This record gives sequence, C-alpha cells and structure tokens, in this order.
Amino acid sequence: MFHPGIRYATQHRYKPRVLTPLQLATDIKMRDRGVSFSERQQASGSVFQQSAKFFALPLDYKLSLSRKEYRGYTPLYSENLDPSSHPKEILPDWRPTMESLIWKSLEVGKKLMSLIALSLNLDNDFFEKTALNKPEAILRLLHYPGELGDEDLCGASAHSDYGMITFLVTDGVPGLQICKEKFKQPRVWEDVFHVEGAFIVNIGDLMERWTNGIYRSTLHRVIPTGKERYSVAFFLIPPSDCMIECFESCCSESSPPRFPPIRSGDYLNERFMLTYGSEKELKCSSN
Ligand SMILES: O=C(O)CCC(=O)C(=O)O
Ligand SMILES: [Fe+2]
Repeated sequence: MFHPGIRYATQHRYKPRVLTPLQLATDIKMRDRGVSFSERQQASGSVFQQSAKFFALPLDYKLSLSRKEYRGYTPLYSENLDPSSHPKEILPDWRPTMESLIWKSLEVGKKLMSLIALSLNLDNDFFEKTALNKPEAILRLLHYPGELGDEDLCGASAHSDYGMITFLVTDGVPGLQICKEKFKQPRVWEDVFHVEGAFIVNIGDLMERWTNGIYRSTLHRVIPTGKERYSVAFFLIPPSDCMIECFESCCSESSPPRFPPIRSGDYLNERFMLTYGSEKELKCSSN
C-alpha cells in the first residue's frame, strides 16, 4: 500500500528556487537489507525511464496534474502547480516504479538515521520511534531541459533542504555543486561528482536545528551546463507534529540551543511559503 505520508512530485527546473544539505557522497549498501547493487541500479534506472517518459508527455496533460500543496507537476518558470491523480493510464509502470524507489529509500533512510542517532548518543532506534514512525517523504523528479541563453536562468539556486535528510540520484550530468562553508564569503562552490550506484546524501535544516549545528545543512545549487539533466530527490521529513528541539547531547552552558523548538510541520510551512509564496496552496498536511 502507498503510505499516506509519502508523496511524489515532478518538477521542471530552470529558475532559481529555494530548497537544502552536509553533503556526503556515500554509497549506501542496500545489500544488507536484501537489495543488491544491481537491483538498486535497476530501480533508479527505471525511475529515470519513467521520468523521461513523463516529462515528454504533452504539456496539457502534465498541467492536468498540477501541483496541489507540494505534490504534483510544476512546469517551467513556475513553482505553482502539481498533480491530483497519477499518470496511471498513460504510464502504467509509473506507480510501481516510484513506490519501489520510495520504499527502498525509506529503508536506507532508517538505517542511516540509526547511525546518526548513535553518533548523537541517542538509542539507535530513536528516530525510528519518533521522526520515522510516520514519516513524511517526498520523491521529487526533476528535469532540467538544458537550453542556455537567458542569463537569468539557473538550475536551482543556492538552498538547503528543509527536512532531515535527502537522497539524491542523478543521471550523471554535472551541475550539482555544494558550498561547505556556508557562512563564509565569498562562497566557494565545489562540483559534486557522480558516483554510479551511489546516493548523494544531504543533511537538511531540521537536523541542523535538532543537533544545534553539529550536523550542518550544506548549501547546494544546480548550475546550468547546457545539457539536459534528470535527477531524483527523496526528502525524508518527520511527521508534522514532531517537535524539533535541540537534543541534550548537542547543547551545554557554553553552547546553548541556537534555535527555538518548532513543530516540523510549522517549520516546513514557513519554508514552503517563502519558496512558493502562498499559504493556502502550501499548507503542509497534518496527517
Ligand atoms: O537536481 C539536483 O541534483 C538537486 C536538486 C535539489 O537540490 C532539490 O530538489 O532540492
Ligand atoms: Fe536541494
């Protein structure tokens, strides 16, 4: 069954937009969980096939799946649209392909979060019992058409992701960059190299708040290279009623909490509003 908290979104990317990461180019071995390297490659390979088929569909059809809240199709030059139904008749393999990637990514996410919990002196199942017991997850398929020409066009402007962690899979076309020292000027941008079969892992802003900056969300962006590019981002987000408050192990008298406690859903709504500009459209579900 499709988890009610899991969403997928499709997006043509061109214009600057706000979204997050600590970016570790990590090959997470799914073999441990019974998923082999080649199965994982197959899963992301068929996701890219479905993604390309989707973005090649007529615009009218894609617009019929326009974004509601943060789920659905967002056309070029807009952050205002998304789908209420799935392209099931036109792309019969769409749903199983996406669901398969979502569930596999969730398994990897749980495993990674248990290691992060240990590093913070928390029980290894801390996140599994709290933030991951009913997680929100968004799978976002991105398509960067690749034409250059307008100087203002940018793949994705500098941002950090909002949630706990993000997994990124790209088709290998360059463009993704990170800035390791986000508070220093001038910013130094480094290319993130493609590693076949690996996830790029971004730490999101909620982890930065929870850990008082011990896990820092790293600034990233996508610059246009003139080449068509596809990527898939899996955002792992705590349920909206999850309270994000500095962990005891991450603060002390000399290092007091830098961020006030906030509900995950409130934080996300704030950020989505800044990105998309309309409260009504962006309200986070509170399931
Ligand atoms: O396309 C990419 O590689 C990055 C996308 C991204 O940063 C995002 O969707 O938040
Ligand atoms: Fe991002």
